[in-house]
Amino acid sequence: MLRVAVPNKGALSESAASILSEAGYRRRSDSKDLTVLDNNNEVEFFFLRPKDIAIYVGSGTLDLGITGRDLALDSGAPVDEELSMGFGSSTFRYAAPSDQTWTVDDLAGKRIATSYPNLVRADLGSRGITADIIRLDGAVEISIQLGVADAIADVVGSGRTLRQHDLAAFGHTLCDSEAVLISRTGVEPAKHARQFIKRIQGVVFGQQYVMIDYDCPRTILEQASALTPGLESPTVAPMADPEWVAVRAMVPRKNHQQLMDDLSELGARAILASDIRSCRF
Ligand SMILES: Nc1ncnc2c1ncn2[C@@H]1O[C@H](COP(=O)(O)OP(=O)(O)OP(=O)(O)O)[C@@H](O)[C@H]1O
Ligand SMILES: O=P(O)(O)OC[C@H]1O[C@H](OP(=O)(O)OP(=O)(O)O)[C@H](O)[C@@H]1O
Ligand SMILES: [Mg+2]
Repeated sequence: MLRVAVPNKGALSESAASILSEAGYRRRSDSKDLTVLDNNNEVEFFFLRPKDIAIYVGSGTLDLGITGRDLALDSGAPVDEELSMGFGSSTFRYAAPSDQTWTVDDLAGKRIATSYPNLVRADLGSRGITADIIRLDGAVEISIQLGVADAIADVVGSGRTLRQHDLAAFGHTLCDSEAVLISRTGVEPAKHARQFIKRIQGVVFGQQYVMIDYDCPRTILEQASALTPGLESPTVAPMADPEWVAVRAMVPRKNHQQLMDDLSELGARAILASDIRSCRF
């Protein structure tokens, strides 16, 4: 039985659950369930706090886990990334009241509130900066106005929370994060774990592409193929009308509407985009 950790709540849990479900694994029936046994696929899922997941995987208690790169880094647990999962992207930044200009050197001797103390300590240490780290569990953006900190180091998604509290990020990015599938460092995933990783990869990769189908006059096939090169090369099939061919290719989801406009402009017709639910390469 493969043992896999999944975020039980928070920013990563819903997307993680829907990818697992799309990959054919059993969903939990209640959001309070802490385990789900998927006998058909011989996988047991453990629904844990995302912050704790790298600790379980790094200790070898669980085989694989889904967590945030920033959380895995802060845990210090010995884990490797098997796969970037394409959601939960954020940056980890220093921030302080926006009415002053801050540099990272200004943090020396200041109080910095964060839920990621190890990440911050390591970063300051590497720059030779000594500061007082105040460890908070969440809602870190409010700590300055409540008087317990001078600056913060926190996750920035849209940036809305910083703006709402009149804060501005400054300095370098400590971590470019997203949801990742992790395994224990130095342990080559066994056959069953590799199959699991491939299934998840199939869904994640599929979500980043769409399938484009279109009818193409032979006269513009070369230009149209250049726009839709596919992974290897586009599939070109004959049509009843010898002047036309049918073309099919995977294209990146990003900007695919612009690509469809360009194909249409070129003279392609009946241009269709469809979702790819899963794939293998
Ligand atoms: N607003 C956001 N946008 C994108 N990713 C985010 C956002 N907030 C958190 N994350 C990512 O989600 C992970 C943390 O998840 P979450 O916030 O659910 O955990 P937590 O803060 O420990 O729990 P909780 O918020 O329930 O106390 C991190 O990897 C973080 O980068
Ligand atoms: O840039 P934004 O899109 O505004 O998102 C960033 C906020 O989202 C997360 O908080 P979360 O909702 O997880 O609450 P928490 O602070 O209690 O962890 C994070 O810790 C920031 O506070
Ligand atoms: Mg949070």
